[in-house]
Amino acid sequence: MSKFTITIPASSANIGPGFDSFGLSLGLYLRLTVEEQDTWEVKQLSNLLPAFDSYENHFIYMIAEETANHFNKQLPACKLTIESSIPLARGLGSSASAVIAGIELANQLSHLDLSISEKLQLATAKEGHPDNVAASIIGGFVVTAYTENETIHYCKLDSLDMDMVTFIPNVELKTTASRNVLPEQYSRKQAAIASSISNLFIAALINKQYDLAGEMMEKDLFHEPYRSSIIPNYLAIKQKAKQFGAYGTVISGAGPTMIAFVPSGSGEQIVGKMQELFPSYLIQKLEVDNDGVQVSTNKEVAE
Ligand SMILES: Nc1ncnc2c1ncn2[C@@H]1O[C@H](COP(=O)(O)OP(=O)(O)OP(=O)(O)O)[C@@H](O)[C@H]1O
Ligand SMILES: N[C@@H](CCO)C(=O)O
Repeated sequence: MSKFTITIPASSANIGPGFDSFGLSLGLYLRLTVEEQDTWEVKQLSNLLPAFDSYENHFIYMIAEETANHFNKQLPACKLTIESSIPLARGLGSSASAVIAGIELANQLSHLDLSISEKLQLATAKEGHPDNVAASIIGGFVVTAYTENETIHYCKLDSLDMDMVTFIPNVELKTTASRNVLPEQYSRKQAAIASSISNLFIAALINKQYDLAGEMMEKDLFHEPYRSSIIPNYLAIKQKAKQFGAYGTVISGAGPTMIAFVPSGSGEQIVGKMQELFPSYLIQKLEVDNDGVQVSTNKEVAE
């Protein structure tokens, strides 16, 4: 009977103007230790994980079972031990990480041999948008283009020479609730302006013109104007972070967390200053995870 570990990073999404398209993989992790055995058993070691009553109702098990069935395969029983440092419903991709956990679990246990593209397709069908899942599968900053019922195209950017600071409030905001405040339609003029901001943001990032990227990041017209009123301290965090040297600060995913891109080497200092002003927040400098989902035998896993 084999034993292995699946590690999935957290993610931020949108990064301002890249609504449902840009994803950034971050160094908080959901980790499953998997031991094949004759019966199912699920053990959770972290208080950040949602409660469950039986393994059949566990979200990760359900995704794994569904994925195996999709390929007409059986899902062998195992003991799952789950740990997580990704807070729930905060805009850091917790649901995307759980979806990927289920898909990768089926991939390993049922020997599906899924490609990155297939994982991305399956995970997007579950999440409804590809941004978080792409980042957590692939790692780094990933740009996706998704037209329903078509292959998802993606491109991973080279490493960003910046620090990332996240501002996590002590309240949840479900993605569904945060999507409900968005308009159904945009005029051609609005869409053209919003796209031009997004285009220039990406061009500036690639050119390492980080001041310009930060300026464009904060000019989103697709979602931030509609969500700003449901994000605690939206303006205050943006303004103070800018004052302390951030290039730009935006809502992380659907919120309520915010994320700042700051000059390389200044992350810790900005964390210190912002923590004094927002003491109820968990403010952290997070590493970008460049590897995405990882599977390793236990010998290879760092304790
Ligand atoms: N590890 C997990 N195991 C089981 N269910 C999970 C897990 N992580 C997240 N979920 C489910 O996903 C819900 C949160 O999803 P939601 O999309 O609202 O927020 P998020 O993914 O954290 O934020 P965002 O999509 O903005 O990044 C949880 O309330 C829970 O139902
Ligand atoms: N693009 C998604 C990310 C959160 O799941 C949104 O903003 O709703």
